[in-house]
Amino acid sequence: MIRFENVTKLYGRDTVALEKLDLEIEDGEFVFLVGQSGSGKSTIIRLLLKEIEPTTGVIYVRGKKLSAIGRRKVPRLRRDIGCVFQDFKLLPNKTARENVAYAMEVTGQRRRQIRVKVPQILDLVGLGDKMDKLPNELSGGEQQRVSIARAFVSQPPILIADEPTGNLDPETSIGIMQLLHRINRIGTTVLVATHDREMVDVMRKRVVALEDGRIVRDRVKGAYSDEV
Ligand SMILES: Nc1ncnc2c1ncn2[C@@H]1O[C@H](COP(=O)(O)OP(=O)(O)OP(=O)(O)O)[C@@H](O)[C@H]1O
Repeated sequence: MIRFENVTKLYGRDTVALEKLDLEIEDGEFVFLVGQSGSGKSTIIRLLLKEIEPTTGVIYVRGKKLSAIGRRKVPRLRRDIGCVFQDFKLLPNKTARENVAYAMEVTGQRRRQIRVKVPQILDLVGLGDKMDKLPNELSGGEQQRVSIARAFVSQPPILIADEPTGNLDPETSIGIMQLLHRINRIGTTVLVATHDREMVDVMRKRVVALEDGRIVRDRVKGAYSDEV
């Protein structure tokens, strides 16, 4: 469960990024966060990862108050939250297999575990036959699949994607969304920040719309904008 209680975030003295935001996301939900550039989507994600602190208000992730988590426990929090970005953030000189393995190595997982898990997850995302390719030998959609595999290989309870289809064509984007949908179906809470109107409309998931740091709409099976 993720809960924002009356959260306000100011950058500097007078840039209001979020204003008195209340938001609750249950375990296992799939939520789209939509809104224009500057509406506060990335700020929500950065708060969840404890990259920044709220100015006022309280945030809970899986029953824990983020303000009570000390610096040393932040890596633990981040292990519970897999992240996928618009620009993939893959290491260019490592193969798909090595990119995923590396993410497990840095979080101190056992070698045997890594050997077993990496091919399994690459299979799951549909890259079983491309494990030994470098990022520049893969299409944009395939690179995004590697980055999803990397985010999900340790099966975090929460997966966050910030504009995951921003650099992809519509057809490729559908494949990526279907993959996120599958990850959600096995019980993962999925939060996707996006401008991708078509995708939001096709998926019919919960849509939380932000405007100037406030929630202006929250629909269970929503669309990008309100239908007329
Ligand atoms: N580090 C920062 N310093 C100062 N102001 C910031 C900073 N980061 C964001 N802002 C401001 O806070 C507001 C919310 O920004 P945020 O990045 O959360 O929006 P967003 O909805 O994620 O936008 P985008 O879709 O462009 O990523 C904006 O007015 C932005 O200019």
